[in-house]
Amino acid sequence: MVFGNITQLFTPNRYGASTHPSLPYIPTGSSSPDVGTSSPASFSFGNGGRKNGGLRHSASLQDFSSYHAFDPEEARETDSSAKQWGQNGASFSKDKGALPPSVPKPSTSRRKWIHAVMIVTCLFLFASLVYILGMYVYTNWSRGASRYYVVFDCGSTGTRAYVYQASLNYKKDSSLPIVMKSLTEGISRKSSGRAYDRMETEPGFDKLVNNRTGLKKAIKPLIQWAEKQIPKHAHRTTSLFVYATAGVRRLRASDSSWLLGNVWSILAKSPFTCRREWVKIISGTEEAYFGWTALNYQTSMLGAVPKKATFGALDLGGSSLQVTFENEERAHNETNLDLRIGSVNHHLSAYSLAGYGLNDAFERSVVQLLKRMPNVNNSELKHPCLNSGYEGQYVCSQCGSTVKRGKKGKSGVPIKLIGAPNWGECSALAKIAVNSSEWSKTKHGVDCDLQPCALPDGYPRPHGQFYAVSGFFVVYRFFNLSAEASLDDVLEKGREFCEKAWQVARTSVSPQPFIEQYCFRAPYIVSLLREGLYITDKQIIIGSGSITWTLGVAILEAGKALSSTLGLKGYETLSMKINPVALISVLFVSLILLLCALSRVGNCMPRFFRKSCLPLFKHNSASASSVLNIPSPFKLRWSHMGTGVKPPLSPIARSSPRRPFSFGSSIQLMESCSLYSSSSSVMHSYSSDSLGEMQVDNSGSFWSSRSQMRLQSRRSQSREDLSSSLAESHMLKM
Ligand SMILES: Nc1nc2c(ncn2[C@@H]2O[C@H](COP(=O)(O)OP(=O)(O)OP(=O)(O)O)[C@@H](O)[C@H]2O)c(=O)[nH]1
Ligand SMILES: [Ca+2]
Repeated sequence: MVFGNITQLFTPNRYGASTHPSLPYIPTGSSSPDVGTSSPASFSFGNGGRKNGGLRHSASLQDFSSYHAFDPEEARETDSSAKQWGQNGASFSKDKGALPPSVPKPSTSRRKWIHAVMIVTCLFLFASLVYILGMYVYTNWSRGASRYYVVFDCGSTGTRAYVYQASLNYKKDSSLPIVMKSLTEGISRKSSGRAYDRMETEPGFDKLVNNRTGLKKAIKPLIQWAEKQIPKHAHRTTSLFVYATAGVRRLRASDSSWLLGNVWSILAKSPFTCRREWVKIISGTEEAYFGWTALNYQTSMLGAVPKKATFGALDLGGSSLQVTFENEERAHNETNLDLRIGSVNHHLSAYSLAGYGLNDAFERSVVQLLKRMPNVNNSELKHPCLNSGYEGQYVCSQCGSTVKRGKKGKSGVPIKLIGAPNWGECSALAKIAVNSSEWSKTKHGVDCDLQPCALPDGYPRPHGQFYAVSGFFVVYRFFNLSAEASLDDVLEKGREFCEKAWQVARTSVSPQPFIEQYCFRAPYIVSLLREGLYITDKQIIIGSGSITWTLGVAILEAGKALSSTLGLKGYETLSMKINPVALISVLFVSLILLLCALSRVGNCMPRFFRKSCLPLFKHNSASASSVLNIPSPFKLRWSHMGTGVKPPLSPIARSSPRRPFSFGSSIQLMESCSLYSSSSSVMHSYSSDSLGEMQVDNSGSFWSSRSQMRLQSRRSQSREDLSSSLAESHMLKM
């Protein structure tokens, strides 16, 4: 009943005579079969009805030859009789011209607006349903699917390959549902001294300018190793990112362009998917927040709901230092960075301090010493941070301005370093290496005892808890210190190491690069943290070598690739979470409701929308003339009505004398599913007198006419009679 009422809300016109050409014929003075109705006022068959209740005559099924086009004028004429009919009470008599009462006609344009809105709403609902369904299926499908990412870290001391396998795993706490696994199968640890378990080739790209062969040797082993980590079928869908950091960042543009161009051409043969824009130099800020993302992912702080306090990241490389931390105070410079993970916003301060990497800092100490000894003969230099007995060739790339350039093409100045250990002088030299005003051209006279002397003007001071990774980890590991050791422990270890003769010091640790520099590195990292950044021991947690910014690249790329599904899973509206299944069900039910309503509105639909699945009349007896072989009572093609009169949409007798339903006919009435819906077919079933009175619900509601449908099916036999007698009557006429 409710349903019927809803759809009837959309019935634009239950009584209004429409001028629509395909509407039923309402001949004047026609008679119509009896049907009991309780109230004349609401007489309707829900047929998108006609002013004169077109279908009320349809049941007479009398001689068709007297039908003519429905004429609105006539309808009006009969309107008065309709009123009269209404006064005659509810019975559905066959009185001439008996018409149901007319009601004011809604305007045609309003009707058209209603059904246009209905159609648009239906289309929108349908599109939303398809989208939500599609995303839901994709979400579930992609949950099990893995994607692979290969990230090259082209650092100043080496090029490394990292392979990650990303998959989705939605968690109840709605934290980041991305599961990232680092694949490290078959990595040959070069020596126990190595701080990192990673697939690496040395030296870094910045030492291979104009050396294509060297580049190929740096790249090909990494590609071959990565291929073995990933199933062959997934190679084509694996994304390869080649990001260079400080070492390449500080090169001249011509050199860095040469490097990236050649790397791209070498990678063209790789089985992975790589785009030209994925072979690039990343900025220090990008490197910083990739590292922060990796760190907070591994410590499960990233995208946590409710939001958790994240860790700051200190990533000390060979050439640069990245500093990243959450900072609600908005510094007014390029160090601000906003990151949104899931529904969590992070306001970051992220910056990279060039030249503060371990290798560059040592070089700065050399430069500083050279400045103090202008007449360096044979380019020999004593260094207070080198063990006694140490002698070694050193190529100083930053010494160009101080000493004559090296051999043509060789970048940097070769210098012979000689160990002259002095712990005090070494610590002071380390502090100078930290104080940028001592060596940078942009800053002068900063006192490290008064302010963080590693930071450029305006850069926000680091605050909060920090993980110190990469180079910090490397130094702790070299001195065999645990992560809990203090910075003073580092200084103690460093001093002990410096006091050893080189031959002793060198063999006291596993073979590894840069052993001679650790006497300098100890006081350097302590001074960098305490005077350069003003970070206290309590703020520091020493991280492992596995926390690398490349993990952050894979997480953010996986987030982009899966964001559509993540977005769906975290679907929220009106700040409440909606289960997609519930959403899909609601949409589906709404769509069905609308479609039903639309089907009731259909009579205003453009002609090509309407289907003529209206009751079909088919002549059953062989003798009947073709005139009875008619496609449908509402779109009839009457061959003998050559008068241009349109076929009646309902077989309503025109001023034909009243006739009992005595003439059976072989016209077979088939189901109606149209706008005229069941009531029209119900009315047609009045064709036989055995039908007698038909109680039609006076509200003309959808449900009541359905109940009549059952009545119809019990009387199908009478139609046979009706159709055969009708045929006879025609035959007689002709
Ligand atoms: N390349 C490399 N360096 C190592 C290794 N083990 C310890 N180290 C030391 O760690 C320092 C470099 O750390 P990385 O983080 O790899 O520096 P990088 O990425 O090459 O340098 P940036 O381009 O500034 O990031 C070097 O100065 C080495 O002394 C290793 O296995 N490989
Ligand atoms: Ca690095």
